[in-house]
Amino acid sequence: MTAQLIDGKKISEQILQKLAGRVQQRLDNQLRRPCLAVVLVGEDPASAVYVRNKKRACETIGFESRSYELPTQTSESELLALIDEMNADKGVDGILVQLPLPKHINGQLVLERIVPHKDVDGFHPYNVGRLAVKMPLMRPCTPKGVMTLLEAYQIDVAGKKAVVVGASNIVGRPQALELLLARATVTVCHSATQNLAQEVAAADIVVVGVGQPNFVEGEWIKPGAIVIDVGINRLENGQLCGDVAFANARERAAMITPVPGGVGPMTIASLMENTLQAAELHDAQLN
Ligand SMILES: Nc1nc2c(c(=O)[nH]1)N[C@@H](CN(C=O)c1ccc(C(=O)N[C@@H](CCC(=O)O)C(=O)O)cc1)CN2
Repeated sequence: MTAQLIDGKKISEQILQKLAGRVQQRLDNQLRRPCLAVVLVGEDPASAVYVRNKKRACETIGFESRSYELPTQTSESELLALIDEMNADKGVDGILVQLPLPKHINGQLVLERIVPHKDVDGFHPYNVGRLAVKMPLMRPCTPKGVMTLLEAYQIDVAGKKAVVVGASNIVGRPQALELLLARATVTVCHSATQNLAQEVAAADIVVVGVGQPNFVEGEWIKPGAIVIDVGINRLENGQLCGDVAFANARERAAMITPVPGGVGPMTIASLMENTLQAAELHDAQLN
């Protein structure tokens, strides 16, 4: 069996097109363009690419985008003061601080400083907690993008055995909550998991986000499983690859996401959806 590819690039473009239409409707109804403020601290080249792609997505669909590119030596208190300013700014709907932050800044403190209704990354404990109690508000972008992809390909999650490999705050933990909300039976694997291969082999749906090339071997995949690869690793030859040994996994899975062109573009599409949602919440507060 050779798995069907799940085309995140195509689905993300469809989402952006729909969002552009909704922005035009807002303008026709004399409402503001949604505004996303993005903060980048330091000079990590990959982060610079992601921030650029976020700005480009804003431009494509007609959002206002503001960007703050701060030097590596920016202090924690300077960054917190900028967030306070943006929290209070009625023209800003969504605030995003690109991760990772330089080591001298406490990332958790920074993320918790963003007011939850402007937290378009969905990383504030309030938003993670809402997802945990089945009342999602701002949903973390990558796991939300994965759920949108599963829905777009009519993959029924309810009652399926889903295995999430990786327990990070950005991907694994919220992904497990999303799958649980969709009524999958969820297992989360992490660095202390014993017999990872056996856990993965039992999965109808496997979502992998650990940041290590070829971490999940193709032979572990159950024949006919759905494989979602969230990893984005840049190899020495400059090529991108995921966390799953793609060629071998593709021979066993029913459907699989490629890297690039799978989950990555969905992260940005979800961010744009969250920003529009934040603008709508904001309209309701202003009126
Ligand atoms: N504040 C945040 N920081 C980070 C997040 C996040 O969601 N919020 N996630 C990642 C990086 N990320 C978004 O910021 C991200 C990563 C990859 C892509 C993407 O579209 N990837 C493309 C390939 C792009 C390339 O050429 O490098 C793909 O997979 O096709 C989008 C967003 C960590 N930080």
